[in-house]
Amino acid sequence: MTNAVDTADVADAAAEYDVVVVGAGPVGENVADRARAAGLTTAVVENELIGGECSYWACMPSKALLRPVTARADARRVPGLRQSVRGPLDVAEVFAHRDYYASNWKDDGQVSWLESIGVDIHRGRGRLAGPGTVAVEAPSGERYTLTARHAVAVCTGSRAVVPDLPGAAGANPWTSREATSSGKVPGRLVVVGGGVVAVEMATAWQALGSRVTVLVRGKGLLAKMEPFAGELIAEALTEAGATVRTGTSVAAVERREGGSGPVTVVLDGGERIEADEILFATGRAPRTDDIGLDTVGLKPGSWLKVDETCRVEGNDWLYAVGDVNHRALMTHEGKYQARVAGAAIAARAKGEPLDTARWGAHSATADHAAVPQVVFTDPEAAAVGLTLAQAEAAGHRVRAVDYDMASVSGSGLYADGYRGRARMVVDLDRETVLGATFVGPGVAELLHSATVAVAGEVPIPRLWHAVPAYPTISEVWLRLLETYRG
Ligand SMILES: Cc1cc2nc3c(=O)[nH]c(=O)nc-3n(C[C@H](O)[C@H](O)[C@H](O)COP(=O)(O)OP(=O)(O)OC[C@H]3O[C@@H](n4cnc5c(N)ncnc54)[C@H](O)[C@@H]3O)c2cc1C
Ligand SMILES: NC(=O)c1ccc[n+]([C@@H]2O[C@H](COP(=O)([O-])OP(=O)(O)OC[C@H]3O[C@@H](n4cnc5c(N)ncnc54)[C@H](O)[C@@H]3O)[C@@H](O)[C@H]2O)c1
Repeated sequence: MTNAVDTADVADAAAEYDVVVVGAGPVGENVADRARAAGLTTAVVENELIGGECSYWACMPSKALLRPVTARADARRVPGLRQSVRGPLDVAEVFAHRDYYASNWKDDGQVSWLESIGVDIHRGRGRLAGPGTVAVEAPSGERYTLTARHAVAVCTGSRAVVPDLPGAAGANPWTSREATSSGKVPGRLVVVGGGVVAVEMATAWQALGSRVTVLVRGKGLLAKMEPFAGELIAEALTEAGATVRTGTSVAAVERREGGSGPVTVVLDGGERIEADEILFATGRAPRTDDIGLDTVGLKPGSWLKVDETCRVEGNDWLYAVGDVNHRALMTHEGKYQARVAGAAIAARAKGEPLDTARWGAHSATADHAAVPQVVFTDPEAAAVGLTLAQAEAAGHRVRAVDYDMASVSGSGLYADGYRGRARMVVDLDRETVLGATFVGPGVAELLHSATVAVAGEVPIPRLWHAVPAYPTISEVWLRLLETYRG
């Protein structure tokens, strides 16, 4: 039996649910899952593909493009193996692998999951139409209304921003969508931006055969992380053949009308760079411009400010979960918020008490204190919690403890000539870890140990008893503790 709702049925019946979720990306799906698990009747409204940006144009395809790149780089650092992996990537096979991980841009698998948990799917654009009400515009143009008895959750995510520069919009530029789904390798690719999308996509396309130029207007890459992360990644990108230019702003973009053929990027000082494609990796905007925010007294196009239960401030029925609330724009963090919001919606619906204390079951505390992020470049960068600069700015009395990851036995075994660095930021008053950053090959899987330490506020004296296995890269923990002890 399918739960996909026939709009004709809905027009006849009053479509009323306990919870209506607008936007069925990873976050909306998980709000729906938690609401259903609590026994609430639930519908999602989705106007594109169930699974959202992450499944089709972000996390999954980008990581599928990057995995062969980092695996090859790792193999090239292992004596006895490196000569077997000297050749180029098999681009056709990489694309096929990427297409598989993007489910060939079909959402049947996600639909089956929602159906299996009893969530109704409404295909179409959802717009708020006053408190507790969502107007749906089906692809056929038919319009109908859904009413939510307890909550509406806006999970409409974000879209890429193309800066308002002369010629940019008309130049048919790549955004994260094209950078993750293109089936053609441009000969020359200019990447504008120095954030996560920029460094991951520069890494992938350089390895796939493009000549990549990264234009960063700031001082370095990955400005939100510890400075050494961007420095090591810039060094590696340069060694891979890419050009990384910092302190460089784009003034205009020129391309023949219709947006085909070579593209010319005009820099602030007048210099012109020619390329085959230009990727704007310049951040995100909330998908809230056309969701009826004005009908409930909110400003269209704004990020939605929420409390710790992800309820929009000033409402008792409206929640905003995932990218759209701008707390931490990552899938795992949005899904965490979905678990918290789903539990809060259920508790409120049943009149049960909420635990909104710090680290309580109904408080998305980790959004402030322990957001983990892995940048899947070569080398990888993995960080959780506060950087030194953020901790100092927040008024903590802290000490940064640094260690050269190359000096860990496990690192040397992992890769010949290992290059990497680790930093632990210690709260000197509480003797706990406020943040940790690791940069180097193979550090992605190290990160959760740090997340447990930060979210668990594990005292440093107890961390000495968390013994890392020998000889793994995780022994960097022991070295950091020894360095801290002095
Ligand atoms: C290139 C790239 C790589 C990334 N890699 C990672 C990664 O490795 N790890 C990670 O954790 N995060 C990653 N992210 C971030 C991640 O993709 C987002 O944080 C995540 O997709 C947010 O999920 P969401 O459900 O909030 O929004 P989205 O995934 O954007 O989903 C929102 C959904 O709402 C639908 N929608 C919008 N408006 C309406 C409407 N009015 N009516 C009906 N439906 C609507 C959309 O069609 C969409 O399906 C990456 C992002 C990019 C751009
Ligand atoms: N592995 C991951 O977890 C992962 C991967 C990709 C994206 N994401 C998430 O997706 C979100 C979007 O990533 P992003 O890289 O697009 O955004 P970002 O905010 O991380 O970086 C945007 C970059 O563009 C620059 N920029 C902004 N406007 C500009 C302009 N007009 N001209 C030149 N440069 C400009 C900024 O200075 C910054 O360097 C991030 O929040 C990120 O966390 C996560």
